[in-house]
Amino acid sequence: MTKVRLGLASASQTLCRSLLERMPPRASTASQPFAHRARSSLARVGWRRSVVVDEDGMQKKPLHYSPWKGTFYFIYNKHLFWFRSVEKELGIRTEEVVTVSCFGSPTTLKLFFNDCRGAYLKLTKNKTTIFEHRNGKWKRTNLKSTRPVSTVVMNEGDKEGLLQDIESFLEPKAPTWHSNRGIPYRKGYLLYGPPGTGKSSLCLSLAGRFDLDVYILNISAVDGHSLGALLAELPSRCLLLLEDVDAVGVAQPRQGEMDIGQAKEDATQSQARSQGKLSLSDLLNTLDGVSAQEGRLLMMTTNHLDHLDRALIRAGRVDKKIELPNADKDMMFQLFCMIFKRAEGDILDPKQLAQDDETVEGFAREFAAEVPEREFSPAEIQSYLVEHRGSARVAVEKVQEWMDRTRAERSKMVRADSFMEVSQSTA
Ligand SMILES: Nc1ncnc2c1ncn2[C@@H]1O[C@H](COP(=O)(O)OP(=O)(O)OP(=O)(O)O)[C@@H](O)[C@H]1O
Repeated sequence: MTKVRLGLASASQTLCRSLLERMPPRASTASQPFAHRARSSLARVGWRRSVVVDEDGMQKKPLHYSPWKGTFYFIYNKHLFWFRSVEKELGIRTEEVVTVSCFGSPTTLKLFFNDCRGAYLKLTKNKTTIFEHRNGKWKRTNLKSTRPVSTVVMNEGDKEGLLQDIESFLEPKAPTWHSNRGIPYRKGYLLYGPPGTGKSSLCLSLAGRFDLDVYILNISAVDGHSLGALLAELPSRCLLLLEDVDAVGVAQPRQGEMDIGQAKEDATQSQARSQGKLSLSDLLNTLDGVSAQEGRLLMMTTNHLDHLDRALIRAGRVDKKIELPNADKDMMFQLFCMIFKRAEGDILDPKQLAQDDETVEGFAREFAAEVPEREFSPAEIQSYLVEHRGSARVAVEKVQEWMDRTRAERSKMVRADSFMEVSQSTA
């Protein structure tokens, strides 16, 4: 009899991990015929943002059923298999332990899992899998359609350089090349710029392009100990995303404040630790430490490059720093064309006027001429253009009105922020 246990960390789990690296057991076993005969089922609401259109044309969260608690028998390739699910108490929480067993050689079981893996890969084709951490464990939280890198508008030279760099990092000979030279096989990038300039979008689209799963680390929800455990759990090929990395510890001393800064820094580090927050030194030690996986691609993002400690972004930890700024004329032109040019497979909105590419480009030039460079983020521009996607002409005609409105909203928010600051300092 051969059996493989899934769920809790164990030797057998390690054994089948390579088979299952991309395949959570439930997703694959749920598609087996026995899953439909199970008397007891675990019903779960689908991916957080997934929707399905039902008979009434309503979009609702889909329900998924998979066998739950008990033993279920099924035949696969003329062999008898059984799937056993038990609930194990782990202090205040419980965890499911799943065992799949069969009579026959390990090859039978391997064939079964390969089949499941194939089904899972089909399910995730052209999708990017996102993991986030909950209670110190990585959980798959989302499956997003892969976003083409071409839809992220940025400096073309930077984009091309990044793509080539990652491609050569991930090529099969790269691990040996690095180890022969004693160089850690890791890559780190820092993307910086104002909000809404495409930092997260770029990370996700790169993950899709290179077929990497994304692990999002929420810095404010971990301490040094849990960070170490989480990094040790990363697979050997993945993209680790640290968003808003300036949130680590407390504000870091800037350059020029460095002499008085050391004492201050020590204080802030121990303050961060005592508050159970991740301190900068914990982050640095863990990123460089033995538990840090070889082969991982680290992407850090920040809106405040000047708030980051130099140690965090020194060469070796961060190989490239890429700025994603507010839109210049060329970016505006590209964003405009992206919204108004017909794309393959587009279903034309009845309200949308069909326009040839040349006409759209003419409007795009007019639009870019109207909007000052570096004042508005690509996110702001995109959202305005989407609002007017029915007519490129109207989008150009109303742009001044939109800029005035956006500026007025901004100054209102600045006034509200300073009022809050004054109230807090007088409280
Ligand atoms: N350079 C860009 N090219 C194309 N779309 C963009 C770009 N920048 C922003 N967007 C659009 O704006 C939205 C927000 O972008 P995103 O979350 O990537 O920005 P961000 O820089 O990560 O923001 P933040 O710093 O606030 O986290 C997304 O819907 C994205 O499609």
